[in-house]
Amino acid sequence: MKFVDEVRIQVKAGDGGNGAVAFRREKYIDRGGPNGGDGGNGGSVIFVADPQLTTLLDYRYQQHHRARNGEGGMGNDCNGRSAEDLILRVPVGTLLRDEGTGEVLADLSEAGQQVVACKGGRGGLGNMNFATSTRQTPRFAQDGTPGEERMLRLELKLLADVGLLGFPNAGKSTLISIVSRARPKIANYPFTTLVPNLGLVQYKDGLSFVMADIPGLIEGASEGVGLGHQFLRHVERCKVLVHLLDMGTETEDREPLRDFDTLNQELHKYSEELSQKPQVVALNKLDLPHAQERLEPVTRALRERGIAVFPVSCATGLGMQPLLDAVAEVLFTGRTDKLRVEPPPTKARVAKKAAPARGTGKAPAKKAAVKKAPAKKAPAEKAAAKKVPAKKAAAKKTSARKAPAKKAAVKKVPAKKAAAKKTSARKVAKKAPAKKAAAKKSPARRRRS
Ligand SMILES: Nc1nc2c(ncn2[C@@H]2O[C@H](COP(=O)(O)OP(=O)(O)OP(=O)(O)O)[C@@H](O)[C@H]2O)c(=O)[nH]1
Ligand SMILES: [Mg+2]
Repeated sequence: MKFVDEVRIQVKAGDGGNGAVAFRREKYIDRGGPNGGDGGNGGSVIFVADPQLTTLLDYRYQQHHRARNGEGGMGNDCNGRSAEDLILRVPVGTLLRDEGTGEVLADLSEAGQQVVACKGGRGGLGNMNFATSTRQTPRFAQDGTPGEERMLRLELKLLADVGLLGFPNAGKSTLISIVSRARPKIANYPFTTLVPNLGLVQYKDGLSFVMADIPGLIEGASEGVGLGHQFLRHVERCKVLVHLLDMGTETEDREPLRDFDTLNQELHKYSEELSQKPQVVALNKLDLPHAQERLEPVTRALRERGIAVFPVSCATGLGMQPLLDAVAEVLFTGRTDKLRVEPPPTKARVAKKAAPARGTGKAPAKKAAVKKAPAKKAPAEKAAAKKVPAKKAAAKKTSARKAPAKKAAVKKVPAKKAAAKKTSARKVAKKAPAKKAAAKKSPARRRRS
């Protein structure tokens, strides 16, 4: 079946029926009074997520959907019938957007989830509702309200746990075909895959997850080169991405490391959030001799960035278990330890480590300063806590010149307190240390001299 993941449709809810103007006319009944019934409500347009559907293809062909109008009211106190709601079934994972404003109306990500996209109009009241003691023959009734109308854009974002990313021909379809029962087309030419494929991977202990294979990305995909990056939408909801690098490529312009950077740049251009998702980097086609030659330098280069790599061969099944283990760990536990490695010690880092051992360099001096600072601070704080007397002990540790000044300040604190009689003892104790000492330095000195 053709895969369609984006459509524009117009939906209109039914209008409410009008209320009726009618009067009772019967033999021997004089002035029977008003008996016009109410109009029925119009049908609403409701979208329902249906797990049986996988594509929006039906909406490609039928783009206008209208719910029925409510029936008008009738004489003889008869109300009009309300119209049934129009139920539109869409695949699970469909996003409803208002075409005009771009606002997301709903994200139908669970089977059976419903949303009223357009509400039906309300039926009008018949003239019998308007009869009063002073107005016994109301010759009017209320009209029904019109139903809402909208232009909608439906976007299908497949629901998968793991997304496969890579350049064309990297072996994404081959990978999904060996870890799941999905059977996508595999061929030795770029853009074999034109629509996303899903595969259910049966992991250990009854655990399973859904993997999505999307068409390959190339440089400039964000500007629409190749198939563009429109299919990235299908891996947006994934929790983990498997980034497949083609180690066996023999074309001039392709190189695994450059591919890795290019694709990450494209991801970044598409969505910041997507580029932040955990990536399991798999180096594919390691059954080929020239791919094995590249393994060492590529692994080293990525290790320097702290990225762990998983050497695999999708053709022979080599390295599949460690790859799936890493994917499952991120997926089920949220831990990403397996995706990172400790970068090897570089020259700069070695130099940094060695610096303190030399003893005469700048580093020890800095250390001493760092150590000194808390030593200075601690007694001062203590002094503050113990109020005045402890301050002397702190003052002893500082220079000989500073000591008397601080003492003077300490002495002055209670004096000032007595004069002002406003500040509490606690406030003074807190404020007394360094700041006040500095402020009151000069008068203290003056007095001494
Ligand atoms: N030698 C070798 N060939 C591989 C391996 N994996 C995939 N291939 C081959 O690489 C070619 C491309 O594989 P696909 O799985 O179609 O690649 P893809 O990434 O899905 O490509 P697109 O759908 O075009 O994006 C096929 O001819 C595969 O047989 C591998 O591990 N070793
Ligand atoms: Mg493919």
